[in-house]
Amino acid sequence: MIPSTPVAADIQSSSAGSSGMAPLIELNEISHSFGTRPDLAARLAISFKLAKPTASVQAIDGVSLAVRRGEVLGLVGESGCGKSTLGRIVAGIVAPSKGSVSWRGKDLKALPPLERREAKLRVQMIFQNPYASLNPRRKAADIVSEAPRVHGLVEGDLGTFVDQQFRRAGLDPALKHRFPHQFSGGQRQRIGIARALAVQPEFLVCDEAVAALDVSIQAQILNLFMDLRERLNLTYLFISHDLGVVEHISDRVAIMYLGRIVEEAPAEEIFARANHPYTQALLAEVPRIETTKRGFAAIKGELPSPLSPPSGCHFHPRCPHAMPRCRTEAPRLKVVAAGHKSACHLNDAAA
Ligand SMILES: Nc1ncnc2c1ncn2[C@@H]1O[C@H](COP(=O)(O)OP(=O)(O)OP(=O)(O)O)[C@@H](O)[C@H]1O
Repeated sequence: MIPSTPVAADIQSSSAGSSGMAPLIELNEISHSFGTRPDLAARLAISFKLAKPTASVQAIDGVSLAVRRGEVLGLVGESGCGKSTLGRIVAGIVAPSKGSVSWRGKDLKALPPLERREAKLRVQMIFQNPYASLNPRRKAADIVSEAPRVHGLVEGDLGTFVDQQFRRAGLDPALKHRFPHQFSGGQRQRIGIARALAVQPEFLVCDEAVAALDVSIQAQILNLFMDLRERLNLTYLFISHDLGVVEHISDRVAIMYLGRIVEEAPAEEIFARANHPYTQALLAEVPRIETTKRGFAAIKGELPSPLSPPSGCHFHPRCPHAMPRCRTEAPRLKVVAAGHKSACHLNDAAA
């Protein structure tokens, strides 16, 4: 299944892609770990030297990724591989343990506080569960207008401003005095979108933004995202565990496995010529109407714990093509075709 495209070059430092356009956001060698919090008994055991401190979870491991202005980058991987953590780092909600995030070519950490605040405001996040992310005690109008009021972004009458935000997200402004529980799931997600758009972002991080919705509502919200992209010239990081959803919305797709990006390519290329065995396995799981076979190939085994990731290539215990080298040496992301990168030793073997 692995195509025999020769490996051209190591690309760790050329993540801006092939268009030459400067990226809006760039992640440079980002790593992030979470310390696991020991319970009381474990803390006592550690303090009496009866046990060693618990290990940390390596959620992100040396990720470099760039998103160009106006593009939609789909980020795909199984639950627990680090997608949300990466999305939160991009949105400035989580500070990475290592590496840097650049906004319009400037390291966020090096920006003066006012510019950094401005840059953070330009990146907004849409969450999976619109109910959990909306304050149940506040009316929809207050939820949507809070951040723009705080940041002094409301020009003119507040009521008119809120009406505009509602219409932009496809909501009837007559509903603005209702509470979140009085809306349907799709409408609640639209409130989340109106809230994000109200601070005039340039970049949206959508974290499983349609996963909790019925299929017919999913399509409506995906269409809204695409419509907003055209009208407001938005750039997206679109996070999903579902390649089928990402296929329809993304220009480029990055595949993540246990904290690392294992493949990155234009969407058409990923779906036509997936290079990495993990991507190929994910694709085999996507239900397709044109499929002639009944049943789908499930990926062997489960995602290993990030507390003790497998050595070498993290995917090797589940990979049907694993070689001895895969158990000891982590493959680097390398160019395998124009705009297409993959981290798999099989490409070296093929070359
Ligand atoms: N606050 C936290 N404290 C400790 N561990 C965490 C924390 N947040 C995430 N993790 C761990 O980091 C790893 C990556 O989690 P993350 O939520 O980023 O993955 P994901 O791919 O988005 O999964 P899902 O789709 O289920 O949210 C997981 O092992 C998770 O348990």
